[in-house]
Amino acid sequence: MPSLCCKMFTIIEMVYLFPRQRGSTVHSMISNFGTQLMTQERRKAIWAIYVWCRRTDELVDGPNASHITPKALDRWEQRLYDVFEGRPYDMYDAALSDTVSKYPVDIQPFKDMIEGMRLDLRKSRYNNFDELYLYCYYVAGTVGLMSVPVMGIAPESKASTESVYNAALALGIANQLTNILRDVGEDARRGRVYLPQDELAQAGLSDDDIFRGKVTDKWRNFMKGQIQRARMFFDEAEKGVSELNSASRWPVWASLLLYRQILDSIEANDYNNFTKRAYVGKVKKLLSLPAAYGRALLGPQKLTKMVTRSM
Ligand SMILES: CC(C)=CCC/C(C)=C/CC/C(C)=C/CC/C(C)=C/COP(=O)(O)OP(=O)(O)O
Repeated sequence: MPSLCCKMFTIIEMVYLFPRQRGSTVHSMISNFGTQLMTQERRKAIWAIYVWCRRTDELVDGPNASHITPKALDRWEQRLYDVFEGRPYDMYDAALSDTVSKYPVDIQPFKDMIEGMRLDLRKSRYNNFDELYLYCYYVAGTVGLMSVPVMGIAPESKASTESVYNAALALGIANQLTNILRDVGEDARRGRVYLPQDELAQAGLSDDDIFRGKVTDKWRNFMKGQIQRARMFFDEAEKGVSELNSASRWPVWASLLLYRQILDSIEANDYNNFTKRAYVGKVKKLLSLPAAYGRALLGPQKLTKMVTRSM
């Protein structure tokens, strides 16, 4: 499966490298000193969660992946229960135990991510988008759900908790769909097709076309639809970012803007995701940062005002 690791670290890097960018004035820096301390704690908590996700992912995608059995995943799940009950096995587990004791993090998305790894061991085709969506939820939507209790919802937010979780889920799904579209060729070389089989058939395509890896008009049209759907999930996610605590908005915007540009890059490669890897260049990446920062300044209230004004 497309690995979760690097993306995780993009977010961790954002959280770690730019931790002090949130307060725009000296006044707010001082008045938010308490939040600043809390933010430091939040960063550690997010790190602990992402390290766990990375280790989980490595079970099926890392160097020992070929030896991984469903039994090993059962043991990993048992270890997860121990972490949540305050009985960590090692120091990374201890960091997660500490996190779940401090934040209202639910165990369910963690269990679901392990379920996603089980699914990945036994399944290499997805009949329709419902099946693919479920897979994306397991391996990426879960990360969004794990993150919200730590990132926190802005105290001034009027949005329902449910809508913020929905947006977080949508961001995980959008990222994973993007990842899948970027890695079609790479996955095919491992005998895997993470695309809805019924939609491929409707477009007059089959697995063989993917293994052949020729960019045809049929393929371009199919890809246009897939990209459009991934963008819809990014749009859904956008609605929730402004509702997050101010310190969390900036890294989330940055990762959203950066990852969404991979879709543009697939288009720029004329939909050749068989042999060309879509990526976002350094300049574009750098340009995304001020854009992300600007958006992060817009908190929930300002956004409400903007919406009211435009109506
Ligand atoms: C939007 C709101 C309200 C909250 C944010 C909630 C969050 C943090 C959601 C993001 C979830 C996330 C990080 C999912 C990971 C999904 C993913 C596809 C990772 C891909 O990882 P790699 O394949 O390693 O990526 P690269 O190879 O591109 O680096």
